[in-house]
Amino acid sequence: MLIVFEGIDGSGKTTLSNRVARELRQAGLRVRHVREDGKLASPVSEGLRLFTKNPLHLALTPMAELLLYSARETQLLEEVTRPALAEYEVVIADRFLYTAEVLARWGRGLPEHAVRPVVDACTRGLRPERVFLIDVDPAIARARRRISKLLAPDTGVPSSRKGLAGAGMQTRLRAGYRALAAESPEQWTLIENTDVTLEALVTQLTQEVLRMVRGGEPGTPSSTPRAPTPPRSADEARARFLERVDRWMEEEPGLAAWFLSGLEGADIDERRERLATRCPELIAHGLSGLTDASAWDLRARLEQAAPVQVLGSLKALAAESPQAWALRERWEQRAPEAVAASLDGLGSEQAWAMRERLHGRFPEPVVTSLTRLGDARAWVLRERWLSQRGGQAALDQEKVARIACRSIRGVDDAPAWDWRERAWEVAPDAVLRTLEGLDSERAWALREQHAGRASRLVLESLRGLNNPRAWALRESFGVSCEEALESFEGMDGATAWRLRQALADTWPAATVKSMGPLASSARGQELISRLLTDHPRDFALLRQAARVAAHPGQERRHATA
Ligand SMILES: Nc1ncnc2c1ncn2[C@@H]1O[C@H](COP(=O)(O)OP(=O)(O)O)[C@@H](O)[C@H]1O
Ligand SMILES: Cc1cn([C@H]2C[C@H](O)[C@@H](COP(=O)(O)OP(=O)(O)O)O2)c(=O)[nH]c1=O
Repeated sequence: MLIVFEGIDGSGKTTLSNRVARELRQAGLRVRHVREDGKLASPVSEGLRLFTKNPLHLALTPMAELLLYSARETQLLEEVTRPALAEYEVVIADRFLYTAEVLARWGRGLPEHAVRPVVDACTRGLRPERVFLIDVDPAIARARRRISKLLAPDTGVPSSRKGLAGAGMQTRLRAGYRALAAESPEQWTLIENTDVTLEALVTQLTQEVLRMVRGGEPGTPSSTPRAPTPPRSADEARARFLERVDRWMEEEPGLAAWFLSGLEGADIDERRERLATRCPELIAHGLSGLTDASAWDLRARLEQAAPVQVLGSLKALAAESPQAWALRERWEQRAPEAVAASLDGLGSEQAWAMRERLHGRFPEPVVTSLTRLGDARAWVLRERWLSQRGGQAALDQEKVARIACRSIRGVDDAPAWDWRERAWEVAPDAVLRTLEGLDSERAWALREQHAGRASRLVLESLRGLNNPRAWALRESFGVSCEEALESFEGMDGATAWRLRQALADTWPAATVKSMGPLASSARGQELISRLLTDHPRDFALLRQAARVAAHPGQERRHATA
């Protein structure tokens, strides 16, 4: 019997399928998991996985991508899954050809008639007995992934082609999986993984498989919860958001801590306090950019438990304040790399003095902190670092090229373009990220050429740009890429509002975010109420609306329209 786990990235497929396999073995069944502990049992498939993940292959077209993902699954199917079906009672797969189909059709927009024949040729009539669709709100799946990343820092995970299309890709893929499930309800079971513990799901799925193996009828599929009554205003949304956070507080405190990030108000502070001991890294990380008294107070209390995250939170308005400098000085000896990284983009005398002190021992974080700095002083440090790595030729090494690109983000002079040219061969995605805010002809040419395959990177680089070329790119790619909206946060022209209205129902949360301070204007409030009514289940929208609400301890901000 073949059991497949499907779902978007971070939905819980890998964790659940492995736990269920273990439980079934303990129940005495002979079980083969074709991706035990996340590793595909076919080395060829694993090789294809690495190939498709590699951001060097930025130019991969939708059809070529479909064929490669199909090849990965077909090889696994023929080499491992089919033979295992003859030998084991239960064979478990984490992803199947459905992934390739959903990515091609819903992710990239290829028509069904182009995709189905490919998939059918690969499966040759094999139909899994059951597909568990692990279904999660993409905002929650993303938060879970980012939390694991933050808590297991830099394990050398290489950059990935995934994500180049933007966060909205996961919303489209989720819709695709749900459509396939609706087409074959006798085969697919939708498993809701938002407000459930992993333990409860492992038990539920194990029981379901045991029942099937013993020849029983499949259990009644879990009914979809009814849509909640929509909140009518930003204030109601804030109350609803906090209720949701409170439910996570015990079962999954990491998520509660994550979603409080960047929010202000006494109601938020009180919850941060309660989570600070259990999740110090996440709470410290969530203070990013905050400058109110309670944020500084929490930083002081968390700096021993989570110095790297506390230093990392010294961004935006918090970066150059006296408290920030005192913190850096306290940690300069004990966490020099995090201190150096916290100088990101700072051009003050104090920042330069600290860079000079740290550069000898920690050249990399110092060099990457030179973002947006194009003056002679910055280039002296960059050139010194590069010559230690072997000079310009070292930009042919991916690792060096990536550091170089981080250093020249937002820098538009001739030496920066020399670096980009060399780095392109080994890290094109990193080069696209350097275009942040640039308005030169070369930057536009690069954007226009690659917007189709790396729309997120290109659209993010438009942040703050207000000219016809920027708007043309936003117009063309906004429907498929929500990052278009964030790139004009706070802008108030007719074009900005027209685009917000056009994209509001596709990307409700990003639309609210893109209003920035304008969200509290009458026009902003009206749009938010309308979106809350029409998208009552969208957690990211609820959070953005909560951010806009008047909150205890602070006057409501009024936009100057
Ligand atoms: N119900 C849940 N409660 C708590 N954590 C969860 C839950 N479901 C998934 N996770 C966590 O989410 C992260 C992503 O899960 P993973 O199994 O790697 O997803 P996928 O294989 O679908 O990408 C993991 O850290 C996992 O422990
Ligand atoms: C390219 C791309 C793939 N995907 C999905 C579909 C692919 O089969 C899958 C490949 O990711 P990968 O990390 O190779 O595999 P897995 O998630 O199984 O560990 O990710 C995205 O979610 N977003 C993307 O932008």
